[in-house]
Amino acid sequence: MNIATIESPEERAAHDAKTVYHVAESGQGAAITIKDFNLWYGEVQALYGVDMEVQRGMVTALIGPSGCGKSTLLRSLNRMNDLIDTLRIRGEVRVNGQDIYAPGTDVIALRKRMGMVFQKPNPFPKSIYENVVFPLRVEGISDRSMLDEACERALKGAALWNEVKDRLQESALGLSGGQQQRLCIARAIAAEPEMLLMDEPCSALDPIATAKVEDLIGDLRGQFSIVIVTHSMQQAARVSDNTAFMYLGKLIEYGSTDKVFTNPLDSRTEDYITGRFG
Ligand SMILES: Nc1ncnc2c1ncn2[C@@H]1O[C@H](COP(=O)(O)OP(=O)(O)OP(=O)(O)O)[C@@H](O)[C@H]1O
Repeated sequence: MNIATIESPEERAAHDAKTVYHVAESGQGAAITIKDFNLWYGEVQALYGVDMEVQRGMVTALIGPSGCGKSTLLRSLNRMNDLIDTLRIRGEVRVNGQDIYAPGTDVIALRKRMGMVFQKPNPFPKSIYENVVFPLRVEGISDRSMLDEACERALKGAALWNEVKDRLQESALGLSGGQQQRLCIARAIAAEPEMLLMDEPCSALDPIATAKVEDLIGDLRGQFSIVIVTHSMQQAARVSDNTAFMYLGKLIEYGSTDKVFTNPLDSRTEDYITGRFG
């Protein structure tokens, strides 16, 4: 449903209801604080008064039916949405306390701190090695031993090293889809970000490749704060510590994944996680 076309009184009342919060699994405090965050694409409001804290070192899942604003919220965390001309926002997003929408924010530096992994693996048409060290090359690093070390570290971090260590100079496009996605995660890690933002990272992968990426998310938990958009409730339940359920641009329910899944307090959350809609 398009957010701009909420019409019936029932829909309006549901839409105006307040967010339900459960206690969130907490890491080492809030990595991201979102306060009364609203976003419009032109005249269409896509996010309404979102308030939540993403806990440091934890995996936070954004779930909800298609068009509810998950990707919009994710992309608001590193200002990827800025690329859209008609965008307007009101409210605050603080990353480690810093208001990322404050005038004068260095958006390029912000995006470096927030590694992003997309739905479809997007390796460059270069070697495996050059894909991984790309962020270092952009920084102007050309010292071979530094690049080699970063490449190995990132590929090990992305649980891909053993599969590719003997063919680092081969094209990344020759890897399987699942390997390509882990390569993209390695590339994101190589930039040494503080957080990883993942937009349905497994949607183009088969179940075996999906399981590997999910295991990897488990391995990266703690080192990074991870926010993952997923359509799969099973995936959210498997990989995340905290879950945010969104509907029609609003944050409906948020807190520990365990509580949101086993004791949802808003009927829309319950309907969604039990598969009654979505
Ligand atoms: N670039 C854009 N311009 C105009 N409207 C947009 C744009 N991107 C998203 N929207 C609208 O904003 C709303 C939220 O979209 P968004 O992609 O964030 O939802 P989502 O929950 O991630 O959906 P999905 O699960 O289908 O990917 C939708 O109504 C969508 O049509």
